[in-house]
Amino acid sequence: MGCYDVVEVVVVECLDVVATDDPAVAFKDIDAAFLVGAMPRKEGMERKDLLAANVKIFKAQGQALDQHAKKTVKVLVVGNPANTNALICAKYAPSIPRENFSAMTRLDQNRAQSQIAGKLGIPVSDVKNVIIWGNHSSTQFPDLRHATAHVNGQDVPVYDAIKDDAYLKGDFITTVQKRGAAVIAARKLSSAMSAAKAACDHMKSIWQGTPDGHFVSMGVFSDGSYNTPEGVMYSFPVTIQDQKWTIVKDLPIDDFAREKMDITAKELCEERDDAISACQD
Ligand SMILES: NC(=O)c1ccc[n+]([C@@H]2O[C@H](COP(=O)([O-])OP(=O)(O)OC[C@H]3O[C@@H](n4cnc5c(N)ncnc54)[C@H](O)[C@@H]3O)[C@@H](O)[C@H]2O)c1
Ligand SMILES: O=C(O)C[C@H](O)C(=O)O
Repeated sequence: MGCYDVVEVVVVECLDVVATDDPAVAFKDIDAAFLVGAMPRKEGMERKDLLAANVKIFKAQGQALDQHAKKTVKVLVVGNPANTNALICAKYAPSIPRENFSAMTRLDQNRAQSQIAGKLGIPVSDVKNVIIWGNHSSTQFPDLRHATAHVNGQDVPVYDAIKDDAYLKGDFITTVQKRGAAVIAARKLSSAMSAAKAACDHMKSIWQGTPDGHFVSMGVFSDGSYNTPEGVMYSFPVTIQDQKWTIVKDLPIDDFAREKMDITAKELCEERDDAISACQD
C-alpha cells in the first residue's frame, strides 16, 4: 500500500503520513513498528529461501530502532521469513527489551479460523483459541485441540463440532500450511489485504489485550515452554495484558502434536543459524 492509499483508506483513521527513506526520520520516537518492507517469495519458493535477500534488511532496521525508537516500541515483523527476521531485528536492537518484538502468525490463525467457520457455517468470530505453533512456514502446526466453536448457543470443542478427525489432522492442517503458496499461485502476488488485516489484528491484541478466556498466536522468543528451543521466535498461544504477552502454559500436548511441534522447531533452529551467519558476512 502506498502513502496515498493509506490516507485514502477511509477505514483507517489516519492523521498524517510522512514518506521518507531516512531511518532517523522513520523510526524517531515511534511507539509501534510494522516491518513489512522486504522481498516477497515467488511461486515454487519457500519463505526461508528469502533469508539471504531479506535478513540484512532486518539487521539494519534493528539497528535503526535501537538508535531512534522509544524503548517501549512494539515491533511486529511481517517480512518473510518473519520469525527469523524478527529474531535478527531484536538481536541488533539490544537496548529494546526482546519481549517487544514479535512475528506475525495471525494470518495463519485467521486462515485456520476461517476454514473451520466455513465448515460449520458460523461467523469466524465464533471460532476461538485456535493455535499456530512454530514457524510462519509450511512446517507450522495449526492446532485445533484446544479450540472451540459457538454452535447452537454454546461453545463446544471444534473436534466435537466437526466430527471428522481425519480432516482435522489432515487436509485442514495442510490447507493452512500451504495457504500462502495457494494465494501466490492464484494472484502471482503475495497476500495483501488479508495480511494487512492480520497485522492490524496482531497490534490491536497487543494494545487492547486479549479478552478473558481467549488467546491468540504470535511468534515470540521461546523461553523453552513446551520443550521448544529457547531463544528462537516460536509461535505460541499467548494472552496479553497491559501490552505484555504471556505464553499460555500447561496445555496438554499429545504425541501427534509433539511430533509436529518438533518439526517446526527444527526448521526455526536451522533458519536462526543461517541468519546469524548471513549477518556476519
Ligand atoms: N508474515 C506474513 O503473514 C506475511 C504476509 C504477507 C506478506 N508477507 C511478507 O511481507 C513482505 C512484503 O510483501 P509484499 O507483498 O508487500 O511485497 P512487495 O514487493 O509488494 O513490497 C515490498 C516493499 O518493500 C520495499 N523494500 C525493499 N527493500 C527495502 C528495505 N531495505 N527497507 C524497506 N523497504 C524495502 C520495496 O520497495 C517494496 O515497496 C514479503 O517478505 C512477504 O513475503 C508476510
Ligand atoms: O506466503 C507468502 O509468501 C506470503 C505470506 O507469508 C502469506 O502467508 O500469505
